[in-house]
Amino acid sequence: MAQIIDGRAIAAQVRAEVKAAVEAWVQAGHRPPYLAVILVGDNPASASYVRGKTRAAAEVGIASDTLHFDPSISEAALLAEIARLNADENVDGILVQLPLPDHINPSRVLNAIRPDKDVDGFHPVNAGRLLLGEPGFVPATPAGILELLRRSGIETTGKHAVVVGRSNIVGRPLAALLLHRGIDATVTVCHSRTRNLAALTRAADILVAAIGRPRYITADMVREGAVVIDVGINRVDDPGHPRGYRLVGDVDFEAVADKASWITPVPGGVGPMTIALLLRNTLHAAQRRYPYP
Ligand SMILES: NC(=O)C1=CN([C@@H]2O[C@H](COP(=O)(O)OP(=O)(O)OC[C@H]3O[C@@H](n4cnc5c(N)ncnc54)[C@H](OP(=O)(O)O)[C@@H]3O)[C@@H](O)[C@H]2O)C=CC1
Ligand SMILES: Nc1nc(=O)c2c([nH]1)NC[C@@H]1CN(c3ccc(C(=O)N[C@@H](CCC(=O)O)C(=O)O)cc3)C=[N+]21
Repeated sequence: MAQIIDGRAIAAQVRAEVKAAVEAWVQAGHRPPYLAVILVGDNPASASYVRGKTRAAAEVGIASDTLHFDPSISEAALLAEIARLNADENVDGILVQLPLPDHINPSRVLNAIRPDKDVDGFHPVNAGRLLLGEPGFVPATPAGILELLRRSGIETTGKHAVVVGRSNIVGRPLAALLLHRGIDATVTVCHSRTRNLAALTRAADILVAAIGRPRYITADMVREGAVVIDVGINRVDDPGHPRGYRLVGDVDFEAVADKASWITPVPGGVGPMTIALLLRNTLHAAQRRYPYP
């Protein structure tokens, strides 16, 4: 049976560190860090993530507002809003919650955010810096995964990391991060056109699933003793649950846990780390520091 990587506990530790650093920053005479969150439309999952982020910010002393727009807002109006936040000296971080409505081009919006306020790390400048190994903002989910490995004492040097998923917000930046000097994994990236996925996942010392398909990674796809990181957040109907659904990951948790050496649960794994690392990025934005993990 695998050891469970407790993302809630590790995220609480990161948040406590951010909280202490925010207190010291304010003690030194600065105003508290400020995060502006843009939410367009009323996707219930997005609204709930945004509430989670702003609540966690308040708990560590980071001020924030959610700017909530009607789904009919034009792209031009949204860009004008970002220009205003870019120019506002009291705004340290800007986060545009994804997905956006279909009539808005997400790259045009993300590219409009000043790179030094881009706490999500989605701007091409920060993506490029990550690829080159230069200091910049690292997307919170990949940064959180690295922090989970590091704080669990899991060695990455020379290990074969297999990342399933190549999205701009998880798979690609995580692959870039795992390749960095000092982390030194050997990285394979898989996607929906990958042939013989199971043969590749079985070769993984560290397997990361960022697919968006409930329980897609089954025990036969996992090597005995592998470290398994489950990024997936999938809502599945569950009439027995008060909300009518529950969350499951991309990994068939019970069966895979019998083979893995370490595994992250869903919920309580990567998700809470994403929020904690967003807070750390916001602190660094206020301090004009752009380290990478
Ligand atoms: N815990 C957290 O903090 C976060 C969780 N998530 C969750 O992680 C999951 C992935 O998110 P995200 O990266 O944004 O999703 P995307 O839908 O953007 O990307 C999914 C990736 O999985 C690949 N894929 C899909 N089906 C298969 C398949 N059958 N075999 C192999 N690869 C496949 C896709 O391939 P292709 O490129 O070829 O289409 C794509 O690269 C979701 O469940 C999401 O909710 C996301 C962000 C943060
Ligand atoms: N601009 C932008 N930045 C993001 O970082 C971003 C985004 N858009 N769009 C959506 C995805 C998804 N995401 C999650 C964050 C926290 C949890 C999280 O806290 N999950 C809890 C469960 C929460 C619950 O119960 O619903 C857990 O896994 O334990 C999950 C998913 C950030 N994303």
